[in-house]
Amino acid sequence: MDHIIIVAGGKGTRMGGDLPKQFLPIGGRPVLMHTIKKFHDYNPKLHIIVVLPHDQQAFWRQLCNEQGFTIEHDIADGGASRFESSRNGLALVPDDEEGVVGFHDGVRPFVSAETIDRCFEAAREDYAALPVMPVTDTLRFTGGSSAGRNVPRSDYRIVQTPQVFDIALAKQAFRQPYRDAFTDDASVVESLGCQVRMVEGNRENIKLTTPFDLQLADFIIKQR
Ligand SMILES: Nc1ccn([C@@H]2O[C@H](COP(=O)(O)OP(=O)(O)OP(=O)(O)O)[C@@H](O)[C@H]2O)c(=O)n1
Ligand SMILES: C[C@](O)(CO)[C@H](O)COP(=O)(O)O
Repeated sequence: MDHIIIVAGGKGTRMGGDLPKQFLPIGGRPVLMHTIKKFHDYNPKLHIIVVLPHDQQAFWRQLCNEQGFTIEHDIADGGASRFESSRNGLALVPDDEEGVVGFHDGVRPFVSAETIDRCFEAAREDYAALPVMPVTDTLRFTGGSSAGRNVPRSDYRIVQTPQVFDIALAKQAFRQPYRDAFTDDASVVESLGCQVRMVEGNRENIKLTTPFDLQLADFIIKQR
């Protein structure tokens, strides 16, 4: 069986506001519902695990009732770091199961079916995969200096989610203790010495991080 862990356990500090960003409405529905639907539409048999802070779970269930949102999913508790949230979600995947497990930011509602498919298929072939996009601006390394210098942008990629792994590999990786360098799930797997295959992401697959991203999200929704 395949699984997707949708992490929405963060604080949303950069977004600000009283309502956690995963619940903010775009096109009349909370962000998180759009994200869950993307994976369900891709594969209705996918086991969906949503990670939310414990004290937001009752509110989420209430939102689902109010909106008539019936896509089945399990819920795990959010943790103090993204690593911990991912690990809590992974605990709901049986240890001895074969298949792949993906990790996706709850606040990336515009992931395309093609990106999801590329990631899941590449992970099935090569154990680990993540979606990337080329850098479109000139890139400057500052390293603390006020002048800095340009670096070749073709050497870099922007990393998105879902990041998908063989289940046994993900289980082994998340048994490691937390390190600050674990900014995404691929970095956890790579620290075992494994390579993660890069596949093409999609431009609209933005992470809703700041209020400006929310304006972009409204724009994207209205184009559909
Ligand atoms: N302890 C955490 C931290 C982050 N996330 C999730 O990881 C994704 C990407 O993180 P980000 O957008 O940075 O969210 P926040 O950490 O909530 O934002 P901020 O850094 O502005 O507080 C989000 O879906 C977020 O909910 C999580 O599940 N648990
Ligand atoms: C996982 C991620 O979205 C890949 O780009 C990113 O690393 C999350 O970073 P954040 O600082 O937690 O937003």
